[in-house]
Amino acid sequence: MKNTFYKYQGTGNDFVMIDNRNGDFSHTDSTLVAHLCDRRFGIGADGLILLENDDDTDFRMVYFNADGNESTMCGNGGRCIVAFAHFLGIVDDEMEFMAIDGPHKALIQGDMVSLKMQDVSEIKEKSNALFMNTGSPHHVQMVEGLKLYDVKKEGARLRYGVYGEKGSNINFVEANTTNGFNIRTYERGVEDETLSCGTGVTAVALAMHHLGKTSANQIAISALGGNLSVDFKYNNGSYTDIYLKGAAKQVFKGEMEW
Ligand SMILES: N[C@@H](CCC[C@H](N)C(=O)O)C(=O)O
Repeated sequence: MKNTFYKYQGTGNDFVMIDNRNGDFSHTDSTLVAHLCDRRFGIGADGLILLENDDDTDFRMVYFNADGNESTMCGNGGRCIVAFAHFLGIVDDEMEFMAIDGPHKALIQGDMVSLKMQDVSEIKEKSNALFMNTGSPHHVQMVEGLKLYDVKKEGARLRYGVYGEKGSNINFVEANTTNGFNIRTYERGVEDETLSCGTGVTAVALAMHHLGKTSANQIAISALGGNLSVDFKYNNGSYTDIYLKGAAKQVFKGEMEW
């Protein structure tokens, strides 16, 4: 039987998007999810997202990494599902949806999506890095020569060597000349560098503020796939009202047998 899917991307972090309000797509078929995300034998994506009904909010987001496993929050995927829900006519410009880490408010204006992230009150300081949870776990490390940095090799080494089986996403960052920061991320569950990671961008913005690299509370972050901004309130070690903002776009609609 042919099934309809959509492809979305948020600053180059790409997702297969499926309207699963009828509940037909199983949450436990990791082989199928990995197949659909495969760039040679499937549709190709960093992850797969199901849009489902939710009793308390406008809709529910269920996120799977490209390896087929359901995972924690995806910031770019969250921005993309906002665009998808808007496209389907489920919501107007302002909405609230449920994800694995709790409810998220969001606003869409044209291609631009602003997504409220969960508050962050704990940032762990390591010898040469910070670690925090912005919905997903993130290691943030400043490096020199980010452009030529071996993100895949170093990311994999830290992801397995320091964070064990459960792992972490690994972000490398350096300041740029426009008062912002450049980021490159190794993503857990994709097990490779992706062009952008929304929860990683959020973690980097908070980390740069925490380290005193900037005193701004609106921070521009440049990923390989495009630009994002993060704004927040800071009070006594806690970050609240965190918004991740950037473009989210539909790439194509397709049909496939599965
Ligand atoms: N692409 C993401 C993060 C997705 C989750 C991550 N791979 C994990 O399993 O922790 C984003 O945009 O936040």
